Amino acid sequence: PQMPSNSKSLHLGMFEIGRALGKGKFGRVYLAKERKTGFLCALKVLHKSELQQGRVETQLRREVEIQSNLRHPNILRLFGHFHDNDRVFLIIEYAGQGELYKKLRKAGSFSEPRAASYVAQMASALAYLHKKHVIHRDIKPENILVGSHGEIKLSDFGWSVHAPTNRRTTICGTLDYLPPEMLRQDAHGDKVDLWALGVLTYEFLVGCAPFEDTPLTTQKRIVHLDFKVPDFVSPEAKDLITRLLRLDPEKRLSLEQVAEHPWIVKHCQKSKTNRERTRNNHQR
Ligand SMILES: Cc1nn(C)cc1-c1nc2c(-c3cnn(Cc4ccccc4)c3)c(Cl)cnc2[nH]1
Repeated sequence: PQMPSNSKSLHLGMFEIGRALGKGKFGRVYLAKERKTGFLCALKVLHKSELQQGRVETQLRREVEIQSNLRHPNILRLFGHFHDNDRVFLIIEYAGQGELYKKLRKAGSFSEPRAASYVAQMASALAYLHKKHVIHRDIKPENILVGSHGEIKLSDFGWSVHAPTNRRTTICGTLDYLPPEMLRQDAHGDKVDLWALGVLTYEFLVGCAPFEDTPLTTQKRIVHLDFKVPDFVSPEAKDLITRLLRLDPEKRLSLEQVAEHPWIVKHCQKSKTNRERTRNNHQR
């Protein structure tokens, strides 16, 4: 079923509203069904008064502008938006398995094959974004959802910008994922997402972020690259993490190099025989 995209024809009456799925700093998200087609989606409801108070209208406009034009299996779709007198509504793809960080907290940490699969999908989504000169700038488990087939869906483009930029919007929330160049408020490019991918890989495998500490100490540890990868992490995974967590943005692995890294290849490429078997089955 297709969602009509022209926002003229979109209005609240079109939807049957279901359970609350979650809430963020601004607004709540509900499960919703489009009455005519039965299409399931997530409806994010934002109150204009809160947006004005938080002075986040421009951020929201940018999120809608950027996310509406993205089409990638690992990026959450924004199908459309509309508003009434006091609320803004975003019609978002429904991710059937919910929030990744809840799965991570429940599991403690992920197995290496599972973590590698998620990192490979993130690298694919980021390569797509960077080709369009979009930097996400807020990669963390809380901004990743899981689709009904277990695939990950990068969401929340409220912080994304068109590269390069040295936009100095105040950071609220965790500092754990901030690269040194953003802490120093230097101009920064898309390599900030590569640093965050390194932090994410570490957190998937270890269960906590590499520089996790009090806010002040976290900042110190980041700029001094003060982290240790526990011995239970495989040498290949440790190699990928250390090649992403480099102070100099230019020394960080590129997304192509991440996709070809031995740790990713080992866990994500179908084994040759398995691929052969798949091909033969399709030919039969
Ligand atoms: C929760 C949950 N459990 N299951 C089984 C599915 C889901 C699910 N949640 C979503 C959600 C979803 C929900 N909350 N949030 C966090 C949030 C809320 C408000 C503002 C900013 C951020 C996202 C979405 Cl967008 C899109 N799809 C979703 N699917």
